This record gives sequence, C-alpha cells and structure tokens, in this order.
Amino acid sequence: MIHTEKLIKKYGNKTALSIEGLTINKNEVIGLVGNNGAGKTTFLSLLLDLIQATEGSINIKETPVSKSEEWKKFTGSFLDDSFLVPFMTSFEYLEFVSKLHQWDKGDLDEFLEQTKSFYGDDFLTGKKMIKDLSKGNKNKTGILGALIGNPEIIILDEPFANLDPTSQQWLRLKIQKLAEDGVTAIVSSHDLQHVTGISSRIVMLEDGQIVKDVDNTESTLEELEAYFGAKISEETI
Ligand SMILES: Nc1ncnc2c1ncn2[C@@H]1O[C@H](COP(=O)(O)OP(=O)(O)OP(=O)(O)O)[C@@H](O)[C@H]1O
Repeated sequence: MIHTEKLIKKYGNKTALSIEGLTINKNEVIGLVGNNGAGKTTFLSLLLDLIQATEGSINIKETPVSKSEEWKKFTGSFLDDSFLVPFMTSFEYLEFVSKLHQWDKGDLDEFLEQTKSFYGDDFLTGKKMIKDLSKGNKNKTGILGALIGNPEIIILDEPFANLDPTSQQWLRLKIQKLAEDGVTAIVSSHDLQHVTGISSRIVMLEDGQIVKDVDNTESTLEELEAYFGAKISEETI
C-alpha cells in the first residue's frame, strides 16, 4: 500500500531521516514511536508530500506521492494546526472538508451523529473560531477532518495528545474499528499504552533511523517501556 525506498531527509548537514526501505501493507496499523527529534513528524510529512525528500521515493499504491494527487482522495491525515483554518468554526471547517470529499449534508450529519461521543457537547454548536479553541478541541477538529470521506489510509501525528480521557478511548476504539474494516493507519505517539493498544506493528525511530520494526504482541508494551526506560541514568533523577 505504502512503500518507501532509500528515503533521506536532510536539513543542512543534519540528516533528520534515513530509512533504507519500508513497506506498509494494507490493513496494517503502524504505531510510530521514538523520543523527541527522532524523525516521526519528518517521516509523516514526507509521506504526505508536505516536505520534499533529499533522496529516495515514496509510493502510495505504486504511485509516487509527489507526482500524483490521486492518493489524496483516499488518505485522511492530521499532523498539526496548519491543517486547520483558524478563522472558521469547527463545524464550518468540517463542512468544508466534507465538501472536498463530495459529501452532502446528510453524510456529514450522519458522521457527526456517529462521532458525538468523541467531540462532546457544545463543541460543534459553539461560535468560537478554531484559533480560539483549546489545544484539545483543535486536535479533535483535525482528527474529525481526517476521518471525513471514509479514507482507506489514515495518518495521524500524536493524536492522543491533549485529548480528554473519553476522547482518547473513543479514538482507540475508532482506530481499532477502522482497522477491522480494512483501513491502513500510521499513528505516531509518545503514549506507549495507547499506541500498543491500537497497532498491529510498531516501528521505532531513533536519530532518523528505524531501530525496531516488530509485530505488536502481548509483550511489546513492556519491551518498549524497558527500552525507553533504560535510557534514564539514575544519577539524573
Ligand atoms: N524545518 C526544520 N529545519 C531544521 N531541522 C528540522 C526541521 N524540522 C525538523 N528538523 C529536525 O529534524 C529532526 C527530526 O524532527 P521531527 O520533528 O521529525 O522529530 P519527531 O520525532 O517528530 O519529534 P517530536 O517527538 O519532538 O515531535 C530533529 O532533529 C529536528 O530538529
């Protein structure tokens, strides 16, 4: 479904990402983990053609992302606030995104009814512009936008950050349900519990390189906690 080959992104002399080859198969849920600066956002931004690779290629369904717009029709994504329109309300934004996907009012109403427990009361009826929303409500708006249009691929950068506990749990269940329905997802997260709760495969980045690429099994959460925990030196506490 997604294939990258000899992918390198440099900023000046610094190599932010260097991945020899990576294939993400249909219906996989990839949990992308790694400490700050590991290269997660760089990787997701490259996949979405938001930044240009220094070297290498990225294909979605065998088509280079930089040479075609086709993949945008079936890929939903939310990386950060730059995906949002600050002077719109959340509802206006979601209406705008739904129109891009040729949804009619009935489709959007049904979607908003189905996702009610994620966004809660007042969120969509309020008059606040997106720029004035809390971080959590901005994230909710972006995540809902990524789900509009029934995408085959979903790419989310730290989607659990700033969400309230109910919304976090809803999102976990939603991603699991989407995966059951055949969706492919790539989700970066610092929350190891959440990320292992939803993923079929864990890809770990460190200094821009893949240092672990494993199936997510019952022992993976414990292994990841041990891996990251081992980086703490006792004298620093
Ligand atoms: N526009 C940029 N200019 C220069 N360096 C950049 C730029 N964007 C990212 N980098 C560098 O690339 C490296 C990878 O950053 P990236 O944001 O991809 O990491 P990350 O894993 O998403 O981190 P975090 O968990 O903090 O979000 C870092 O060293 C970062 O400083």
